[in-house]
Amino acid sequence: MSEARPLRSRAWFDNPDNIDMTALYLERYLNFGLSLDELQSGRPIIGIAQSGSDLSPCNRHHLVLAERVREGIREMGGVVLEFPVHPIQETGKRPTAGLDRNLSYLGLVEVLYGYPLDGVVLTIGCDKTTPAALMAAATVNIPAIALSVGPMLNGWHKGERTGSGTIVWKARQQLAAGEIDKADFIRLVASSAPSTGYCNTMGTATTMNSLTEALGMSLPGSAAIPAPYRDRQECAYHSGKRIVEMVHEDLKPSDILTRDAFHNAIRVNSAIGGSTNAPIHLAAIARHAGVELPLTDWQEVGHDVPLLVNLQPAGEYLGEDFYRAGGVPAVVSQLMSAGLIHEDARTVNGRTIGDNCAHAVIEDEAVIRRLEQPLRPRAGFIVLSGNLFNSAIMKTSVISDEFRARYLSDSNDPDAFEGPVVVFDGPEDYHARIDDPSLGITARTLLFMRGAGPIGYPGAAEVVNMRPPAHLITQGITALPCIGDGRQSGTSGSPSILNASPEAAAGGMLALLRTGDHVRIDIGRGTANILVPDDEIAKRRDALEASGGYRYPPSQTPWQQIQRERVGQLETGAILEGAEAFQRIAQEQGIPRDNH
Ligand SMILES: CC[C@@](C)(O)[C@@H](O)C(=O)O
Repeated sequence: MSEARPLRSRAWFDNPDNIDMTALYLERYLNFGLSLDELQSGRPIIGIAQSGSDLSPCNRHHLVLAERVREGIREMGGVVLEFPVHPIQETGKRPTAGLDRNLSYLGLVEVLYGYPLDGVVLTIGCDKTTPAALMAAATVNIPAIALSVGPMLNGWHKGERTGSGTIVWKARQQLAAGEIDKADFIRLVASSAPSTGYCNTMGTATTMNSLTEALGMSLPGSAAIPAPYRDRQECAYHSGKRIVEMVHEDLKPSDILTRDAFHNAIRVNSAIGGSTNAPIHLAAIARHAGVELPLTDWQEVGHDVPLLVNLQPAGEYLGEDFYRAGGVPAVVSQLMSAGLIHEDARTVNGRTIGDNCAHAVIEDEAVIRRLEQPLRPRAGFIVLSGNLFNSAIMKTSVISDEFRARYLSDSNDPDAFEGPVVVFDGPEDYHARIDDPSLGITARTLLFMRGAGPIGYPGAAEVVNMRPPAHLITQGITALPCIGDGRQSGTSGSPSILNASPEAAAGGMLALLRTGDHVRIDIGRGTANILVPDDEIAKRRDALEASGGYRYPPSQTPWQQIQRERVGQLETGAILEGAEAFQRIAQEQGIPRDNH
């Protein structure tokens, strides 16, 4: 292995042209026991971007895994500098963890660029920790390998698998219908979290960790390993070893994050029944990597891909089953056999995804189906547009037979449905009124959630999946069409139409919708329209503008305010607009100026 270019860390620790500063940079890194020999011998300095903490239970196991990462780095001659990244715990952060992805991104960019790091191990896991890390690695463009923390073990309750998140939405219905009491509710939900790790369902975390592997940014076969398994420790060790080699090879995110790699990830997302948050995060990563990835690619490239993975919420099983059945490589190899994978895309191990997955086999066909026997023949997202919004997505793999029979069975137009709407302004409004009989909600009602987008909430909350009122649940109606400008948990089986852009708070048409209006959704044509005459809409818009526009709660923290001023819409990744102008910083900007 030859060194492709001088290590950037030498500009800090071994710069004969600027001994004044070299001394200052060295002395403080010696103070905890590192030696001159280590810092000046041309060894790569490798960061471990530590996302685990007590505030981040999903990623907390990285505190343990980091020991094995260190051993791998050391063994290959690297020097380790571990540092904390801003915590993002999806189920802990209020008002929403969606607010923190861009903050974590900004922080990590500053660290990766401003400190003496030649490469980095990105410790990923909970939903937004993954895109935040990949966005930053793409922006700075130093060698980077992602290490997933892995999902929790399977949850069980009375002999049945209880999956993270998915069981919460089900149990909320049971509680509302009076089938369980509050203590049962908590017991049932807690049963889904039996160990360290992130959601054991195909929620956003397993999705994003799987897509990271599909993008080529983590070792093949690594995404699905449950957090407590010994294999996870081994993977940590191999990731540590490999990042040192990557630095010597100068293998950077820009060599891996190509348009082909993103298209591979989109197809894998369809096959695994991945989260509706994936288009947002992939768009964000792509924009920071300088790759064109319009939302329409999700339908064009991903819709006709079959559902192969039988994991909740689209299926039955959980994370341990996915790993035992072969994980991402088994899925990729199936897709390869239909020509659905760009096999030449490079990955962090230096080989192509085609080479990595060519011989992967399915170990359990109940969990990962063969291409010839999919759970559904077409499982990707559809992208809708119309006078209600420029774009919104719908995850077709969670449209149940019951939902299809009720809404998509009109013999004249089997892909369309229309009905009166009930509009909620934020989740508080929904929780307060969903069971209010005066709303007159029936099985034909469409539920709308607005004020939940990147500006309105701020950060975009996971609140579009709304349960029907209790009186409908007791009649067996467990899902009404839900539409909104917010997000929804990847663990939700609700066939919602979500991520609507522009949101009400950004002047979107949703702000003009009123309870009682009729809306028509045509899934076949990909349209969503409010059936209200144009002159009435114009009147409403004038009135809204005269009243100062759509109202949402004021910012409570400086970051909420800053993010609101800069953030884009979900359709284009909800990144800080303008930040994407800074690309490949390590190459384009060189080494930052000295600090003294
Ligand atoms: C329960 C909430 C999560 C963590 O499941 C959700 O954020 C997701 O998967 O999208």
